[in-house]
Amino acid sequence: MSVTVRVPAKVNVQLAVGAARPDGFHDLANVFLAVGLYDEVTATPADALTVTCAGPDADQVPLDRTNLAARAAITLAERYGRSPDVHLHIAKDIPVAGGMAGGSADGAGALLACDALWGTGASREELLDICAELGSDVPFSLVGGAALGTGRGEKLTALEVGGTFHWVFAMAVRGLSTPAVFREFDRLGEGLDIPEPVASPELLDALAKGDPDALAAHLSNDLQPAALSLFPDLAATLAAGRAAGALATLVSGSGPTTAYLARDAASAEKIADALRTSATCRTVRLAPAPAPGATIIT
Ligand SMILES: C[C@](O)(CO)[C@H](O)COP(=O)(O)OP(=O)(O)OC[C@H]1O[C@@H](n2ccc(N)nc2=O)[C@H](O)[C@@H]1O
Ligand SMILES: Nc1ncnc2c1ncn2[C@@H]1O[C@H](COP(=O)(O)OP(=O)(O)OP(=O)(O)O)[C@@H](O)[C@H]1O
Repeated sequence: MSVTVRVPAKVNVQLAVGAARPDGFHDLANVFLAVGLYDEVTATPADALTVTCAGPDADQVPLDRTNLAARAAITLAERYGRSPDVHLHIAKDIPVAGGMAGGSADGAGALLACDALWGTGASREELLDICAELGSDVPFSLVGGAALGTGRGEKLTALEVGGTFHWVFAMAVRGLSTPAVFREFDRLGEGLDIPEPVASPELLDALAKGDPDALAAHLSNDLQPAALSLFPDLAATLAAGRAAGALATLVSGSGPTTAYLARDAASAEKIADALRTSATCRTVRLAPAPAPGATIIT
Protein backbone atom coordinates (compact mmCIF):
# COMPACT_ATOMS: atom_id res chain seq x y z
CA MET A 1 0.00 0.00 0.00
CA SER A 2 1.21 3.54 -0.62
CA VAL A 3 -0.20 7.04 -0.20
CA THR A 4 0.27 9.87 -2.72
CA VAL A 5 -0.28 13.52 -1.83
CA ARG A 6 -0.42 16.40 -4.30
CA VAL A 7 0.83 19.80 -3.08
CA PRO A 8 0.74 23.21 -4.81
CA ALA A 9 3.39 25.89 -5.32
CA LYS A 10 2.80 29.44 -4.09
CA VAL A 11 3.26 33.01 -5.18
CA ASN A 12 3.37 35.84 -2.62
CA VAL A 13 0.98 38.54 -3.81
CA GLN A 14 2.20 40.74 -0.98
CA LEU A 15 5.44 40.20 0.90
CA ALA A 16 5.98 42.97 3.44
CA VAL A 17 9.22 42.40 5.36
CA GLY A 18 10.10 43.96 8.72
CA ALA A 19 13.52 44.47 10.26
CA ALA A 20 15.65 41.43 11.21
CA ARG A 21 14.63 39.96 14.58
CA PRO A 22 17.14 38.88 17.24
CA ASP A 23 16.66 35.23 16.05
CA GLY A 24 17.67 36.23 12.50
CA PHE A 25 14.17 35.82 11.05
CA HIS A 26 12.05 38.73 9.80
CA ASP A 27 8.48 39.48 10.76
CA LEU A 28 6.30 39.39 7.67
CA ALA A 29 2.90 40.31 6.35
CA ASN A 30 2.94 37.51 3.80
CA VAL A 31 -0.10 37.12 1.53
CA PHE A 32 0.22 33.63 0.07
CA LEU A 33 -1.70 32.43 -2.98
CA ALA A 34 -1.45 28.74 -3.96
CA VAL A 35 -1.03 28.21 -7.70
CA GLY A 36 -1.76 25.19 -9.88
CA LEU A 37 1.78 23.83 -10.24
CA TYR A 38 2.23 20.69 -8.16
CA ASP A 39 4.69 18.24 -6.63
CA GLU A 40 3.47 14.78 -5.68
CA VAL A 41 4.91 12.87 -2.74
CA THR A 42 4.33 9.12 -2.44
CA ALA A 43 5.01 7.32 0.85
CA THR A 44 5.51 3.53 0.66
CA PRO A 45 6.45 1.15 3.53
CA ALA A 46 10.20 0.35 3.49
CA ASP A 47 13.00 -1.04 5.71
CA ALA A 48 14.83 2.30 5.87
CA LEU A 49 14.12 5.99 5.30
CA THR A 50 14.88 6.60 1.62
CA VAL A 51 14.10 9.46 -0.77
CA THR A 52 13.97 9.45 -4.56
CA CYS A 53 13.06 12.30 -6.86
CA ALA A 54 12.10 12.58 -10.53
CA GLY A 55 11.43 15.63 -12.68
CA PRO A 56 13.29 18.34 -14.64
CA ASP A 57 15.15 19.73 -11.55
CA ALA A 58 15.57 16.38 -9.76
CA ASP A 59 19.39 16.50 -9.84
CA GLN A 60 19.32 19.61 -7.59
CA VAL A 61 17.26 17.95 -4.85
CA PRO A 62 19.13 16.46 -1.85
CA LEU A 63 18.17 12.81 -1.22
CA ASP A 64 19.54 12.60 2.33
CA ARG A 65 17.95 13.54 5.65
CA THR A 66 18.20 17.27 4.85
CA ASN A 67 15.40 16.83 2.31
CA LEU A 68 12.32 18.50 3.81
CA ALA A 69 10.21 15.44 2.97
CA ALA A 70 12.59 13.22 4.99
CA ARG A 71 12.64 15.77 7.83
CA ALA A 72 8.83 15.73 7.91
CA ALA A 73 8.78 11.92 8.21
CA ILE A 74 11.43 12.00 10.97
CA THR A 75 9.61 14.72 12.94
CA LEU A 76 6.23 12.92 12.76
CA ALA A 77 7.82 9.57 13.69
CA GLU A 78 9.63 11.11 16.70
CA ARG A 79 6.40 12.67 17.98
CA TYR A 80 4.61 9.35 17.80
CA GLY A 81 7.53 7.20 19.06
CA ARG A 82 7.76 5.08 15.91
CA SER A 83 10.35 4.31 13.27
CA PRO A 84 10.62 6.79 10.39
CA ASP A 85 11.37 3.98 7.92
CA VAL A 86 9.50 4.81 4.74
CA HIS A 87 10.27 5.32 1.08
CA LEU A 88 9.39 8.82 -0.11
CA HIS A 89 9.22 9.47 -3.84
CA ILE A 90 8.92 13.07 -5.01
CA ALA A 91 7.51 13.71 -8.49
CA LYS A 92 8.87 17.25 -8.80
CA ASP A 93 7.29 19.86 -11.03
CA ILE A 94 7.83 22.95 -8.82
CA PRO A 95 11.15 24.68 -9.64
CA VAL A 96 13.95 24.10 -7.11
CA ALA A 97 15.23 27.19 -5.25
CA GLY A 98 12.73 29.22 -7.28
CA GLY A 99 10.88 31.10 -4.52
CA MET A 100 7.74 29.00 -5.06
CA ALA A 101 8.03 26.91 -1.87
CA GLY A 102 8.92 23.66 -3.66
CA GLY A 103 10.80 22.11 -0.74
CA SER A 104 8.05 23.27 1.63
CA ALA A 105 5.46 21.56 -0.58
CA ASP A 106 7.39 18.29 -0.29
CA GLY A 107 7.61 18.69 3.50
CA ALA A 108 3.85 19.21 3.83
CA GLY A 109 3.14 16.41 1.33
CA ALA A 110 5.37 13.88 3.10
CA LEU A 111 3.83 14.79 6.45
CA LEU A 112 0.27 14.20 5.23
CA ALA A 113 1.28 11.02 3.34
CA CYS A 114 3.10 9.50 6.35
CA ASP A 115 0.28 10.45 8.69
CA ALA A 116 -2.16 8.55 6.45
CA LEU A 117 0.20 5.60 5.77
CA TRP A 118 1.04 5.14 9.46
CA GLY A 119 -2.51 5.81 10.70
CA THR A 120 -1.03 8.38 13.08
CA GLY A 121 -4.28 10.33 13.30
CA ALA A 122 -2.53 13.63 14.11
CA SER A 123 -4.93 16.58 14.41
CA ARG A 124 -4.82 19.45 11.93
CA GLU A 125 -3.30 21.63 14.70
CA GLU A 126 -0.53 19.08 15.34
CA LEU A 127 0.23 18.82 11.62
CA LEU A 128 0.38 22.63 11.33
CA ASP A 129 2.66 22.76 14.36
CA ILE A 130 5.08 20.26 12.77
CA CYS A 131 4.90 22.23 9.49
CA ALA A 132 5.93 25.43 11.31
CA GLU A 133 8.88 23.56 12.85
CA LEU A 134 9.99 22.45 9.35
CA GLY A 135 9.95 25.95 7.78
CA SER A 136 8.12 29.26 7.53
CA ASP A 137 6.37 28.39 4.24
CA VAL A 138 5.42 24.80 5.11
CA PRO A 139 2.11 25.49 6.96
CA PHE A 140 0.79 27.32 3.91
CA SER A 141 1.72 24.40 1.64
CA LEU A 142 -0.56 22.24 3.79
CA VAL A 143 -3.57 24.59 3.72
CA GLY A 144 -3.34 26.13 0.21
CA GLY A 145 -5.95 28.55 -1.15
CA ALA A 146 -4.96 32.00 0.03
CA ALA A 147 -3.81 33.05 3.49
CA LEU A 148 -2.14 35.86 5.38
CA GLY A 149 1.02 34.66 7.14
CA THR A 150 2.30 36.72 10.07
CA GLY A 151 5.17 36.12 12.50
CA ARG A 152 7.87 34.62 10.24
CA GLY A 153 5.02 33.64 7.88
CA GLU A 154 3.91 30.52 9.78
CA LYS A 155 0.87 31.98 11.60
CA LEU A 156 -1.94 31.70 9.07
CA THR A 157 -5.32 33.33 8.61
CA ALA A 158 -7.34 32.00 5.66
CA LEU A 159 -8.38 34.58 3.06
CA GLU A 160 -11.33 34.68 0.73
CA VAL A 161 -10.69 34.56 -3.04
CA GLY A 162 -13.60 35.59 -5.29
CA GLY A 163 -12.45 34.20 -8.65
CA THR A 164 -9.70 32.57 -10.69
CA PHE A 165 -6.48 34.51 -11.36
CA HIS A 166 -4.38 33.58 -14.40
CA TRP A 167 -0.62 33.55 -13.82
CA VAL A 168 2.45 32.96 -15.93
CA PHE A 169 5.76 31.99 -14.30
CA ALA A 170 9.22 32.31 -15.84
CA MET A 171 11.84 30.02 -14.30
CA ALA A 172 15.38 31.36 -14.25
CA VAL A 173 18.58 29.65 -15.37
CA ARG A 174 19.81 29.35 -11.78
CA GLY A 175 18.33 29.45 -8.26
CA LEU A 176 18.63 31.97 -5.43
CA SER A 177 19.20 31.05 -1.79
CA THR A 178 16.39 32.33 0.46
CA PRO A 179 18.72 33.27 3.39
CA ALA A 180 21.02 35.11 0.95
CA VAL A 181 18.08 37.19 -0.34
CA PHE A 182 17.01 38.10 3.22
CA ARG A 183 20.65 39.04 3.99
CA GLU A 184 20.70 41.27 0.90
CA PHE A 185 17.40 42.85 2.08
CA ASP A 186 19.16 43.66 5.40
CA ARG A 187 22.20 45.06 3.60
CA LEU A 188 20.10 47.31 1.31
CA GLY A 189 18.10 48.55 4.33
CA GLU A 190 21.11 49.37 6.55
CA GLY A 191 20.58 52.69 8.31
CA LEU A 192 16.98 52.98 7.07
CA ASP A 193 13.87 52.91 9.22
CA ILE A 194 12.10 49.61 8.30
CA PRO A 195 8.36 49.89 9.02
CA GLU A 196 6.30 47.13 10.69
CA PRO A 197 4.92 44.83 7.97
CA VAL A 198 1.17 45.25 7.44
CA ALA A 199 -1.18 43.55 4.95
CA SER A 200 -2.72 45.92 2.41
CA PRO A 201 -6.52 46.17 2.83
CA GLU A 202 -6.86 47.06 -0.90
CA LEU A 203 -4.98 43.91 -1.87
CA LEU A 204 -7.11 41.68 0.39
CA ASP A 205 -10.21 43.31 -1.10
CA ALA A 206 -8.98 42.65 -4.66
CA LEU A 207 -8.42 38.97 -3.79
CA ALA A 208 -11.88 38.69 -2.22
CA LYS A 209 -13.49 40.26 -5.30
CA GLY A 210 -11.47 38.16 -7.76
CA ASP A 211 -10.55 41.42 -9.55
CA PRO A 212 -7.28 41.04 -11.52
CA ASP A 213 -6.89 44.78 -12.28
CA ALA A 214 -7.21 45.71 -8.61
CA LEU A 215 -4.89 42.87 -7.58
CA ALA A 216 -2.33 44.02 -10.18
CA ALA A 217 -2.42 47.55 -8.75
CA HIS A 218 -1.55 46.34 -5.25
CA LEU A 219 0.95 43.47 -5.76
CA SER A 220 4.16 44.09 -3.83
CA ASN A 221 7.27 42.24 -2.77
CA ASP A 222 9.78 43.86 -0.41
CA LEU A 223 12.32 41.16 -1.35
CA GLN A 224 12.23 42.14 -5.03
CA PRO A 225 15.02 44.79 -4.85
CA ALA A 226 17.22 42.27 -3.00
CA ALA A 227 16.51 39.49 -5.55
CA LEU A 228 17.22 41.90 -8.45
CA SER A 229 20.40 43.09 -6.77
CA LEU A 230 21.67 39.47 -6.59
CA PHE A 231 20.28 38.56 -10.03
CA PRO A 232 20.14 41.75 -12.20
CA ASP A 233 19.25 39.81 -15.39
CA LEU A 234 15.74 39.24 -13.98
CA ALA A 235 14.91 42.84 -14.96
CA ALA A 236 14.98 41.85 -18.65
CA THR A 237 12.56 38.96 -18.04
CA LEU A 238 10.18 41.25 -16.13
CA ALA A 239 10.34 43.82 -18.95
CA ALA A 240 9.52 41.14 -21.57
CA GLY A 241 6.42 40.06 -19.62
CA ARG A 242 5.30 43.65 -19.14
CA ALA A 243 5.69 44.39 -22.86
CA ALA A 244 3.56 41.33 -23.66
CA GLY A 245 0.58 42.74 -21.74
CA ALA A 246 0.95 41.45 -18.17
CA LEU A 247 -1.27 43.48 -15.80
CA ALA A 248 1.60 43.37 -13.32
CA THR A 249 4.93 41.63 -12.90
CA LEU A 250 6.81 40.61 -9.78
CA VAL A 251 9.49 38.39 -8.37
CA SER A 252 7.93 35.35 -6.66
CA GLY A 253 8.93 35.36 -2.97
CA SER A 254 12.72 35.29 -2.68
CA GLY A 255 12.98 34.60 -6.45
CA PRO A 256 14.38 34.09 -8.96
CA THR A 257 11.13 32.82 -10.54
CA THR A 258 9.22 35.82 -11.91
CA ALA A 259 5.42 36.02 -11.97
CA TYR A 260 3.07 37.71 -14.44
CA LEU A 261 -0.59 38.38 -13.71
CA ALA A 262 -2.77 38.12 -16.85
CA ARG A 263 -6.26 39.51 -17.42
CA ASP A 264 -7.54 36.12 -18.70
CA ALA A 265 -6.40 32.72 -20.01
CA ALA A 266 -5.89 34.00 -23.59
CA SER A 267 -3.70 36.87 -22.40
CA ALA A 268 -1.70 34.43 -20.24
CA GLU A 269 -0.94 32.32 -23.37
CA LYS A 270 0.26 35.44 -25.18
CA ILE A 271 2.54 36.49 -22.31
CA ALA A 272 3.91 32.93 -22.07
CA ASP A 273 4.72 32.87 -25.81
CA ALA A 274 6.48 36.24 -25.59
CA LEU A 275 8.53 35.12 -22.58
CA ARG A 276 9.54 31.90 -24.38
CA THR A 277 10.76 33.80 -27.44
CA SER A 278 12.49 36.48 -25.30
CA ALA A 279 15.22 33.93 -24.39
CA THR A 280 15.51 35.63 -20.98
CA CYS A 281 14.46 32.58 -18.95
CA ARG A 282 14.77 28.79 -18.77
CA THR A 283 11.12 27.65 -18.91
CA VAL A 284 7.70 29.22 -18.81
CA ARG A 285 4.60 27.79 -17.11
CA LEU A 286 0.97 28.83 -16.87
CA ALA A 287 -0.99 28.25 -13.68
CA PRO A 288 -4.39 29.30 -12.36
CA ALA A 289 -4.94 30.33 -8.74
CA PRO A 290 -6.13 29.65 -6.13
CA ALA A 291 -5.20 25.95 -5.89
CA PRO A 292 -6.16 23.59 -3.05
CA GLY A 293 -3.63 22.69 -0.35
CA ALA A 294 -2.00 19.29 0.20
CA THR A 295 -4.50 16.62 -0.89
CA ILE A 296 -4.35 12.83 -0.72
CA ILE A 297 -4.95 11.58 -4.26
CA THR A 298 -4.57 7.81 -3.72
C1 LIG B 1 10.57 34.12 1.12
C2 LIG B 1 9.42 33.22 1.53
O1 LIG B 1 9.38 32.07 0.68
C3 LIG B 1 8.10 33.95 1.39
O2 LIG B 1 6.98 33.09 1.51
C4 LIG B 1 9.59 32.74 2.98
O3 LIG B 1 9.66 33.84 3.85
C5 LIG B 1 10.76 31.80 3.18
O4 LIG B 1 10.25 30.66 3.80
P1 LIG B 1 11.12 29.31 3.96
O5 LIG B 1 11.87 29.04 2.71
O6 LIG B 1 10.17 28.28 4.50
O7 LIG B 1 12.16 29.78 5.05
P2 LIG B 1 12.73 29.04 6.35
O8 LIG B 1 13.20 27.69 5.95
O9 LIG B 1 11.79 29.18 7.48
O10 LIG B 1 13.99 29.98 6.62
C6 LIG B 1 15.10 30.01 5.75
C7 LIG B 1 15.89 31.27 6.02
O11 LIG B 1 15.19 32.40 5.44
C8 LIG B 1 15.29 33.54 6.28
N1 LIG B 1 13.93 33.94 6.73
C9 LIG B 1 12.84 33.14 6.48
C10 LIG B 1 11.58 33.56 6.86
C11 LIG B 1 11.45 34.79 7.56
N2 LIG B 1 10.25 35.24 7.96
N3 LIG B 1 12.54 35.56 7.80
C12 LIG B 1 13.78 35.15 7.38
O12 LIG B 1 14.76 35.87 7.61
C13 LIG B 1 16.21 33.14 7.43
O13 LIG B 1 17.50 33.48 7.04
C14 LIG B 1 16.06 31.63 7.47
O14 LIG B 1 17.17 30.99 8.01
N1 LIG C 1 12.22 18.41 -1.16
C1 LIG C 1 13.05 19.38 -1.56
N2 LIG C 1 12.92 19.92 -2.77
C2 LIG C 1 13.76 20.90 -3.17
N3 LIG C 1 14.75 21.38 -2.44
C3 LIG C 1 14.92 20.90 -1.23
C4 LIG C 1 14.07 19.89 -0.73
N4 LIG C 1 14.45 19.61 0.52
C5 LIG C 1 15.49 20.40 0.78
N5 LIG C 1 15.80 21.18 -0.26
C6 LIG C 1 16.89 22.20 -0.28
O1 LIG C 1 16.29 23.48 -0.13
C7 LIG C 1 16.80 24.44 -1.04
C8 LIG C 1 15.68 25.41 -1.40
O2 LIG C 1 14.80 24.72 -2.23
P1 LIG C 1 13.29 25.14 -2.48
O3 LIG C 1 12.95 24.55 -3.81
O4 LIG C 1 12.44 24.79 -1.34
O5 LIG C 1 13.43 26.70 -2.57
P2 LIG C 1 12.38 27.83 -2.68
O6 LIG C 1 11.24 27.35 -3.54
O7 LIG C 1 13.10 29.05 -3.11
O8 LIG C 1 11.85 27.99 -1.20
P3 LIG C 1 10.90 29.14 -0.59
O9 LIG C 1 10.03 29.68 -1.67
O10 LIG C 1 10.12 28.37 0.46
O11 LIG C 1 11.86 30.13 -0.01
C9 LIG C 1 17.33 23.61 -2.21
O12 LIG C 1 18.40 24.24 -2.85
C10 LIG C 1 17.71 22.28 -1.56
O13 LIG C 1 19.07 22.29 -1.18
